[in-house]
Amino acid sequence: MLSLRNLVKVYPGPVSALRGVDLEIPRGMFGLLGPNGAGKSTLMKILSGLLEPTSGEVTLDGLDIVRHPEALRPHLGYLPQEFGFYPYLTGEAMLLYLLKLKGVTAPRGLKSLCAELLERVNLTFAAKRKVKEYSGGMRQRLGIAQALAGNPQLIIVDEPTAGLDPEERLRFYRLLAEVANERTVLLSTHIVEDVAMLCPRFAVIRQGRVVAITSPSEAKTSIQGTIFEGTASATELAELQRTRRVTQAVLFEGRNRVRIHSTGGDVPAGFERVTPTLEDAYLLMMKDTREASATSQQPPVVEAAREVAR
Ligand SMILES: Nc1ncnc2c1ncn2[C@@H]1O[C@H](COP(=O)(O)OP(=O)(O)OP(=O)(O)O)[C@@H](O)[C@H]1O
Repeated sequence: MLSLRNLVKVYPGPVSALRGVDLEIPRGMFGLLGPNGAGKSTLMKILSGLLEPTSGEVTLDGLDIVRHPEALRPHLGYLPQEFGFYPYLTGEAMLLYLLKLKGVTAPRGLKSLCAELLERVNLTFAAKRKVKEYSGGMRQRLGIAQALAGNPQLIIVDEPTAGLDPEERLRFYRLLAEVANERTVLLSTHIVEDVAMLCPRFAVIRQGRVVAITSPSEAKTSIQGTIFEGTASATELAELQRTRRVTQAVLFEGRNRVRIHSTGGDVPAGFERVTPTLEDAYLLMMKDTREASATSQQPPVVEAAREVAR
């Protein structure tokens, strides 16, 4: 179990990136979902021992990570947002180099471990190819291979699917799901689909605060019967955005398909009740906490947004 207690990070400026984060993260896959700038990378860096928090406590199975970051190393695999690969090395040479850097030991030798890891992430066929020839998905799989070295109990992945095409993304999801069978995997993302596909539970983070802790099905059930969809012209859409709680507006076959949230059942003509998606639930959580912080001197609190998830 990874436990975070009242975690605060203030950068010089001052910028409050984390404003008191409390989380209990069990084994398996756990998502951390939030918009850009919410504080996800800051949290990931603290959890991986790369950044010191201003205050607060982090423990992994009782081990104090903040006080003893060196004790965490053998238990941690980290795939950062920007991974510095050397493009002219082969995948195999790059991985070998990373394993040496990490100080990984292997009873049958590092070369043999390298081969096992490449096999595990389905890259054996590309072991001798230069990394510059790898696709985005192949690079991410190589990143997971180095994170898996040493069989860590905690793997942290920061925005891993950004820039992957749909097929690569699906393949990467499968790999992450497999990896999470045996350990804790913390997945930070701003992509709702990542969470919908992978995470039995997730936390929503906004402006350095956890605003909800829920599961995809709980979040969708909480708004069952309250989402309506219809078509609108550009003027009608502008009016809806002013007067209604619009969760999504997308162009479909050249027309605006608009989804709105309504609890009273009073909806514009032509709008029909639809099954809620996780995207609807997430966008409502974001709206609610924004509205709460706009009307209050106090920052939005966890309980306020949890109402949405109920
Ligand atoms: N080194 C730094 N110095 C000052 N402010 C910083 C620093 N790093 C991040 N911030 C600020 O802290 C806040 C949280 O940033 P962080 O990168 O953790 O968010 P994020 O959710 O990971 O977003 P993104 O996906 O865009 O990286 C932002 O306002 C950001 O501008």
